[in-house]
Amino acid sequence: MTSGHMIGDNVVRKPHASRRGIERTKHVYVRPREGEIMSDVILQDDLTVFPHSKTAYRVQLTREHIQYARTQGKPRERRILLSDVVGCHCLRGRHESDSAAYFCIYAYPLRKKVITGDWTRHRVCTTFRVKTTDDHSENHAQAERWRIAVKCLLARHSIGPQTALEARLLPPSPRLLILINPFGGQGKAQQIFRERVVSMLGESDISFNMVVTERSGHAHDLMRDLEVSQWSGVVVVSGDGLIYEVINGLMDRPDWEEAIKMPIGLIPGGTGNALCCSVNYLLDEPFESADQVLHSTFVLCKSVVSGSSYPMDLVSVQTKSSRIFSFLHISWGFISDIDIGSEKYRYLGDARFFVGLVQRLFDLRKYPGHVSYLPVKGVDGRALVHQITEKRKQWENLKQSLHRPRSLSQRNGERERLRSARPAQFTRSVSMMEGSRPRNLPPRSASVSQSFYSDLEPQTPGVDTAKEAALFNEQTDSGIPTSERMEENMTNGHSTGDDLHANDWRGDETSGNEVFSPHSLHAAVDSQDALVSNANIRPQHNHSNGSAANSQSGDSMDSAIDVSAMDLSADSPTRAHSHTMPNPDSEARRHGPVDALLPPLGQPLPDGWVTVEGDFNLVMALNVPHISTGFNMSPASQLDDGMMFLMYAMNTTRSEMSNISFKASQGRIGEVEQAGTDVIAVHAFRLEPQGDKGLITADGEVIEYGPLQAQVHRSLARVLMWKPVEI
Ligand SMILES: Nc1ncnc2c1ncn2[C@@H]1O[C@H](COP(=O)(O)OP(=O)(O)OP(=O)(O)O)[C@@H](O)[C@H]1O
Repeated sequence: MTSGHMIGDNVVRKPHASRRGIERTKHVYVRPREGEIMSDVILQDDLTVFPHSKTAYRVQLTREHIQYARTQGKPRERRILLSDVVGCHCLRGRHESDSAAYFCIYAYPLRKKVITGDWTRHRVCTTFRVKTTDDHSENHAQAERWRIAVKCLLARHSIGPQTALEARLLPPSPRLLILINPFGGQGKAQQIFRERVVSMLGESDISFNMVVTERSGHAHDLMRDLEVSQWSGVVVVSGDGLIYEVINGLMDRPDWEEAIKMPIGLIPGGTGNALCCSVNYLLDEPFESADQVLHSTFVLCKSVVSGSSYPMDLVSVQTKSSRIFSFLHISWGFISDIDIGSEKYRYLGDARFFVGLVQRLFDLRKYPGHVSYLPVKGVDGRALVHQITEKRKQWENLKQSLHRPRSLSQRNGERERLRSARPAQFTRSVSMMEGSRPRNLPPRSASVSQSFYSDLEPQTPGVDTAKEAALFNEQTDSGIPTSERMEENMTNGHSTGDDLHANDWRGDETSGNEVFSPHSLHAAVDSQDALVSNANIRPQHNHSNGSAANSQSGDSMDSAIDVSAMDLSADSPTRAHSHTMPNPDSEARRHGPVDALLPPLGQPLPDGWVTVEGDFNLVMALNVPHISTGFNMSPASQLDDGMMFLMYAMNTTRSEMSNISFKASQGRIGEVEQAGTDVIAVHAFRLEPQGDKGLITADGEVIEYGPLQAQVHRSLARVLMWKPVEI
């Protein structure tokens, strides 16, 4: 143990040149700076920052940040906020003669773009050089302590200046099941994952198994049979359709109550990505104008690394012949017509909704029927939406008014100003989050450490790691190069104990050998490609699987809406919207919580319910803020508020409806105060359409047209999402 790391008593090490010109340290007393409490500093060393090996910096690690300032000359303090950091790796120089050790901090801070003024994350990789002695193993041990301390803080472990920093403190290595829909959105989900997501997962030391879905319903079946306790979470690289399958697959199990707690991670790979947008919006990640994949991957990695997940309400939806679980919205009329009508424009990405919207505005339809609801007492839905819309506007203005910071410390100052001005909607209690660690995974072995930095290709545009690649080598305790060990693992067909895990690329957690490497990564991804092409998978649709409800809805659509215009053909390489709904006669239908607020469909509603009758243009019950990337229809929705916002518009004109759509696209739905429209916070609702012509969708998927009722079940599911402790 090097005493220089025990700085609670303000004794720290200071470098000085020995007679032989080698950096050495001696113990000196360092006076705390004004306002600084020394006991907050967990680690402190005098190090250099790669590639500059001459300028020494005093580097301090606190619970909030890594701070470093020059020890001599003009003080220039820099900070890396731990809330921006996803991981830390140890490195070794490529040359044998280089006895220094390195540790690298991977951070994704926010910065303001010069031209657009938008805030967006970008990758900053800071490498510190440890060279206290000529003995590499000593330097490495010191770098390793930094890595352990940073990783423990990221995992929210309580460590202090007196903690002995040993590898046994490291949290167990998380493992994710990644589901990729090759036909989601514009068909780029695999590419997005390989090119954009994998590198950050590596930086965060998150291992994964990847499954490319082979057909509609595949994810549902997987989730129904999965050994959930083995996983830290399931990540969906697709749109909301695959999330819908995952949720309903988990709810189709006899052990649904436990299974549905498996946290779900989100990487946008579809066209709408409503849940992903809602999560980013609630975390105030600037995703709309910025790089959605980068921001979502950051949220995912932070969540997994910190062991956080967040509860999400699910809505139990009963139709005449089935029961499903919805997480986004149930929609009747205008929005369903747009969603399904714009399927044929899928190649346009999320712009398809705009095209669909214009079409539907020209052909505005009315749907006669009844809408009944059980209001949430004491919550004025419209007022709440209005209030949140106003706050959001002020907040956006404030963000725009902040100057572009010229230095890192200025940037951090601006961020802190932003943080303190955040609307209350974003300042939820972090205590809502629970650990999402895999239950059965062994802790990381003490001998596991190290880095893969040296072999990584440049990962983010503008960041050139090639220079560093030429200089660093991965460092292992076992002495066996990572690539060799990985090769061994791959050729041995090493898997984690399930066929599903054929693409596991971390290998044996228990062996103590670190097998994560870019080699393994590419091997895994390549083998997946082979798997896909060998299987000659073509888009398949689940008509045969579809319930009676689905075929019924298809029939009724035939007469109601121009089906040819909607292109719901089974040959479409996208989807046919006939979902793996539980068969009404099957056991599965009986799973899930009891809908205590709902009498059987067709029976009268109890006291306390309100019924509205009329010609509806739009009816929506929203569980989350966004219905697609650009449309924030329900800004007041929280994931776990235990209510839905029921929104309806009756007898609206074309211009009124375009006003509603415009306001929604601006996130200002709270400004709509037209007669015939309302927003109500509800626990449950019932729709009773007259006639059999129209579309009802749950989370964008067509469900049986006819009477339907639904009830919110609070905090049933969990989402991998993360908030910094300080907000
Ligand atoms: N290999 C596959 N072949 C055909 N369909 C698939 C396959 N894998 C998944 N599906 C189906 O594709 C449908 C669409 O996927 P998803 O919703 O994820 O993308 P999207 O529709 O582009 O996104 P969004 O719902 O956000 O608009 C899902 O309903 C899913 O059941």
